Amino acid sequence: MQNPLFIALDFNHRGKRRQFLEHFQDEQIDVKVGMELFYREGVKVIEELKDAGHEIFLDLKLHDIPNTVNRTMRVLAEMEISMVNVHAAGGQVMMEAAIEGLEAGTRPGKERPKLIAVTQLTSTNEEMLKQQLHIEGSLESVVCSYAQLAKEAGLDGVVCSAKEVPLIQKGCGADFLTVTPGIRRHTDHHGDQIRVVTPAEARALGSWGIVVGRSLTTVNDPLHVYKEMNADWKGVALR
Ligand SMILES: O=C(O)c1cc(=O)[nH]c(=O)n1[C@@H]1O[C@H](COP(=O)(O)O)[C@@H](O)[C@H]1O
Repeated sequence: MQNPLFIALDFNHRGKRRQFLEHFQDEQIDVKVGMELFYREGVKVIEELKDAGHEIFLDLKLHDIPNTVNRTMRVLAEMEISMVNVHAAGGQVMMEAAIEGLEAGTRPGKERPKLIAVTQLTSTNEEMLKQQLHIEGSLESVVCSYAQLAKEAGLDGVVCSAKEVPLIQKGCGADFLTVTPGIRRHTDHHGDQIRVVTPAEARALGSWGIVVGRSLTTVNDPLHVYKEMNADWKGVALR
């Protein structure tokens, strides 16, 4: 996977999910399976998407005691997906347990799924951090220290807003993966997302990968919008 644009398949209806994917039959797309789709369709959807040739980021955001996360990661590794995530707020021991579980569950000769940690959700701002979560410090510094913790635990990267990528790369190195949701074609339509950027801004800020959901899943011509956003992301002319 090189600079993926993960399409977030946030659907709760198999027919609608399949209908959406039909638009992309001639494209090699990377997909994200989140809680809504996974809880609705289960492991069968993973098999179906793999058979269709998609790279899969399974976004279940594990956050539990180390033993539970370790055992769950063993199960997820058997699904042979490309990437999976946890919440960094679970702490270093939990993240180390997650990596160990993934390694233990990866079949011989197969590649371990990449593991990334959510630093602070892109729907969070500094005021919420302070007033509701009682986390002190600037949002950027909190995101960076969570990224540092994830790196120390041996993870491959983090989920963050593209806005924090330059600082994370400074602290964790340029090869530490940054997957950035909160992507909009026009940043004035952000809905519940707070730390949003356009695909071109994410590229300029140095994101490794981006996640795009509703900008594609709620439009009439998702293929056209995908091509437009992907060209913007890759910095190439629209085909
Ligand atoms: O881990 C994620 O993928 C994630 C982390 C985060 O901080 N923010 C975030 O929006 N996401 C996911 O990225 C997708 C963004 O969807 P849209 O806002 O519709 O583009 C959703 O599936 C979210 O669950």
